[in-house]
Amino acid sequence: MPRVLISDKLSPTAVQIFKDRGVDVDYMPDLGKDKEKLAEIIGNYDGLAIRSNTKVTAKLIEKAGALKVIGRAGIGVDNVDIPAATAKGIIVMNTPFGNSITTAEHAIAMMFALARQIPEANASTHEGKWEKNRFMGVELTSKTLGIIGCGNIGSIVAERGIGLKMHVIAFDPFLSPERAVDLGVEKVELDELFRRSDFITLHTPMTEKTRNIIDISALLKMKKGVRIINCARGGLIVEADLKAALDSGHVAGAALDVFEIEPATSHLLFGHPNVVATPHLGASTTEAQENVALQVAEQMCDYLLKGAVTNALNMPSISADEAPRLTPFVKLAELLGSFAGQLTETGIKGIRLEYEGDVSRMNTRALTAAAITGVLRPVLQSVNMVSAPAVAKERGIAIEEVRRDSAANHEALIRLVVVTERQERGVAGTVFADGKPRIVEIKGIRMEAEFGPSMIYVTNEDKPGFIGRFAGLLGDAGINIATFNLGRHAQGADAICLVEVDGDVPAAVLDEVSALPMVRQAKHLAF
Ligand SMILES: NC(=O)C1=CN([C@@H]2O[C@H](COP(=O)(O)OP(=O)(O)OC[C@H]3O[C@@H](n4cnc5c(N)ncnc54)[C@H](O)[C@@H]3O)[C@@H](O)[C@H]2O)C=CC1
Ligand SMILES: O=C(O)C(=O)COP(=O)(O)O
Repeated sequence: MPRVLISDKLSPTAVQIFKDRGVDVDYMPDLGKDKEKLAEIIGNYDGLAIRSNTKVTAKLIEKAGALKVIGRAGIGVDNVDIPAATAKGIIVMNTPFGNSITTAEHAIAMMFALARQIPEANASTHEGKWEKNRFMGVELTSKTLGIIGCGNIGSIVAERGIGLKMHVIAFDPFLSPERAVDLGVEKVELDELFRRSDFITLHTPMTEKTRNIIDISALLKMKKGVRIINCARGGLIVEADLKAALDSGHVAGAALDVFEIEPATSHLLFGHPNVVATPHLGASTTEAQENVALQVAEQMCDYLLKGAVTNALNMPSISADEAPRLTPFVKLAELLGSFAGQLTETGIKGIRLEYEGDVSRMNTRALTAAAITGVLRPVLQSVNMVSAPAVAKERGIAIEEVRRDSAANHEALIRLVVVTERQERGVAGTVFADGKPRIVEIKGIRMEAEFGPSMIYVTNEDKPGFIGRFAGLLGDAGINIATFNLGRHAQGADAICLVEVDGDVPAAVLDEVSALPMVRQAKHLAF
């Protein structure tokens, strides 16, 4: 039974789903804060479910020997070292929509809080001061709201802003002009957004491009009296620069839900009269937490129990519906890769996947990932479908996919061609109605063979006498032949023999096979 650890606070719904679906679950909501303890026990788990408190560093991943999936119950994954997870073959998935409305609402709430100084007025009134003349607000109607990052959350903020009769402008390099028109927002460049906005709200992920997007030079481009809202990530704003701009009065107010270092228990902006602060509450509503807990638990169970992949950041999706149909072809792709990988002794320049017939309409990204895994596994034991494409890229192996609507002799065919300095070697296979993968072609030679755990691959000249001598040699060595498959280009031309044997094949026996007069190559293959 797979084991999952939940190391941040999640709705009990998640725990229940894991249990109901037959996944062992340990719920330790405060463990995210305790790096050492987490590192001590992470090796026992197949899955890790987190929010933003748990930092999944390369160091932690090193200790996570059995980990297959990290599920982020939320959106931002900047607390996960995705390249390190990918390198170890661990899927990282999030729940991209579960808390977006809630977070957008928090941004709007923060905008109102700033415009009417609600937190300060609230505190003063509770103190019995009745400072009616101290708090003078600004109206939102007709003001310009500048949205930086107009994705899921930014778009919801835009709709709400328009509902409040604001003029909404947005900077987002990936926002299409059509989408901007649909949303009713004006797409602008960043400097123009800075120049024109009365309120600026941030909704980009934290990346190397967006880090410090609001620094002193950006602040100086803004209108005097601008108000800034950040419900995305702390590192988007240079906090010291913001403080200077608030102190000088250039920025009239800032509402911050997120901080460069969290948890933020002391901060240079705490106590500032024009700063509204909340402790990363953007996603904290009952509704959003139910959504993300349910989604992350279902997604992690689907992966651990069925191999279905949803919302992964480092692996193509495989839906629960397609997983049963895809699985035998995933297996076939990996076996073909393994076959070609074991036969390849020189540096690989490229891998070409040709998908013909039914399989060309399947999820070929997943199949390609499986095929690359098979090719690389003989040299890199730990590679899997998650890490293989990245590893291939890192090694300069060009990956090509070709799709053809129909296959010559089969309903579905996958041909894998490994390109090296010296040659191209192709091997093709299919899955029969029994769900078993079969090899149907090697180097253009047709044959039909099942994959067995231990096989001998021989290329030879098609001449009488070879089969008898080869079989005799195996018999003399006490090696039992399970299946025997032959194919050739033409009479007397190149031929291939693929034999499944029971048990291992000593190197000395292979040497003897290789020494037979008509043999060009003999190799032991293990699947
Ligand atoms: N405070 C909180 O509790 C929460 C914070 N978040 C944060 O909000 C972020 C955004 O979430 P979503 O809208 O769901 O993500 P999303 O991926 O749907 O949207 C992000 C948008 O930012 C844009 N973008 C990327 N680089 C940009 C750049 N350099 N300049 C301008 N725009 C850029 C993208 O094109 C995309 O449209 C998350 O990454 C997360 O960090 C999310 C949920 C809760
Ligand atoms: O989903 C996100 O990106 C968030 O920032 C929410 O964070 P949290 O789950 O509340 O720690």
